[in-house]
Amino acid sequence: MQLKDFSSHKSVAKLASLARTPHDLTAVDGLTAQRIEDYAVSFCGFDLLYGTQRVTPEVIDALQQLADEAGLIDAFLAMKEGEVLNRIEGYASENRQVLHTASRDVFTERPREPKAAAKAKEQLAKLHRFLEGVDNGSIANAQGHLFTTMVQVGIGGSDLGPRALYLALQRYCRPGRSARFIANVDPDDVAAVLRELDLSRCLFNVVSKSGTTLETLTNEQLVREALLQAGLNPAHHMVAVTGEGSPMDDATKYLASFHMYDYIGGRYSATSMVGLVTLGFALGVEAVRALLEGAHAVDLAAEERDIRKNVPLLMALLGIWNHNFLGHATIAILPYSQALARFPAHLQQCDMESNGKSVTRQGNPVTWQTGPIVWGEPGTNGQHAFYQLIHQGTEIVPAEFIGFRHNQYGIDLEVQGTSSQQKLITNMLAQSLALAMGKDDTNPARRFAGNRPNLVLIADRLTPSTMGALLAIYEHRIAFQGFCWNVNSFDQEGVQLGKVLATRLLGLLTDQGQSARDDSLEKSLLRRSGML
Ligand SMILES: O=P(O)(O)OC[C@H]1O[C@](O)(CO)[C@@H](O)[C@@H]1O
Repeated sequence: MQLKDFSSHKSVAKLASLARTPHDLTAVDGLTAQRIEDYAVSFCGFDLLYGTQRVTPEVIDALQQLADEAGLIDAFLAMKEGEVLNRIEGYASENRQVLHTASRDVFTERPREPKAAAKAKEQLAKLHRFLEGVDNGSIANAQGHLFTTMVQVGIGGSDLGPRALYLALQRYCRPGRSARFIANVDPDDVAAVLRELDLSRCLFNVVSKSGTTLETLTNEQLVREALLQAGLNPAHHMVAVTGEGSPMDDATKYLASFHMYDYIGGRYSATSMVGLVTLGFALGVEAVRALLEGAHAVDLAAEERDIRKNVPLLMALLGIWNHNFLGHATIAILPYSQALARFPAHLQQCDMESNGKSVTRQGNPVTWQTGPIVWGEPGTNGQHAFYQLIHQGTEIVPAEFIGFRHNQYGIDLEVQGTSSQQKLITNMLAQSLALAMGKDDTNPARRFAGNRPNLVLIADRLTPSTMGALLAIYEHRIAFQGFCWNVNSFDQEGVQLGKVLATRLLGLLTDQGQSARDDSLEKSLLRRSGML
């Protein structure tokens, strides 16, 4: 699969010319009832409303042309079929397949990549056996008591996705079960979590694909020490998820070990054992199945070539329109759902670690913008915090609103004639309109310029299956954009340098600086910071 440079596509010149006069959402008839109808699509349980983007049918046609010229669907199919897409041609690189979709391609007789799907099924079967033991008490603590809490110890992709999904679905926890997370090497993160728990009823799930991550290995030791101090045998309280053959792949140290594979990137690993062990413990196997089904449905639907019918592809191209052609550097993910509180943080890693790149798949410098800055917080809280800048600041921030028609717990009350859920979602829709249309005023401080592009993704209720679909929509949006920019979205060389320098500084602390000259940069920095 040979992807071409973004700037080489004919549609790019066409889009650049269209971007000189983008659709004016503030004009009379700029945003009408008909426009809301025309720019809407239903997809795997979600409705995407994008009439509040600065697009016309001509722009959508040109974006379709870009998708076709850049071969986005062919690249997506090649990815799912196991082509080695995690590589930089002619240079040392990871040289791996990209098969996170295989972790949920477990429902059909003819999966896209049979070997990876078979391994996913094998791990799922192992997880089911383990959870059966935890349920029936054959796996229990020394006193024969059932485990109640699973604490996931991991960082980056081994934390953010699983944590975001757990928080999103916490409402569906099995009675008496819960999960907690430890990520940061800050010792206070561990201490704050452990002090609230009865360690004798906890399972610790240490998750690291590489099995070498400093933060996770350090936190594992802190947990082992805490267990020993509580008179507990760590081997009876700890499970592991790691890459096959990694330094952590040692069954003797753990009650159970699960594998993930080198063809699943950390930030795409939430539907592999990296996420499913803790989710399975807390929510049960039925919820895990529904989550995978939701994601798998999107994996299939995202093969559609017509951008008007394929939500992840359309969102990818709308993002490119805003970023590369209208020049907006950042996007805000604004879920109107408290359960999705950590979903923006997960997307931040997924998107920025994937597409924060400056060289092409051929190793040449890019001459176009790649990944945007991604950030966000739940509404309506954000409205009372940073929305001022989104409405009236000098930086235009395309916004993506995510909401649900019904709440999860079914507990709500009408106050002043409307329920809280109605207040929540009408606020979301009102923000979408306000950003798009703006408002004129004789007082300049009260003027809203409008034309701030945004979209709304709305579904019935946040359930395991909806969550799986939402996760996959964003994963594929990010991959489609990476293909279009011709970058390798599946490596993360940019995180290495800081790790190397941290190791060097730690070395100076352990030998009291003996290995470096007194006037060395590192020693001066440590001394001036009061660390040496
Ligand atoms: O699962 P591991 O190997 O501990 O890695 C954790 C995270 O560290 C990173 O490699 C970045 O430092 C991420 O890509 C990854 O999700």
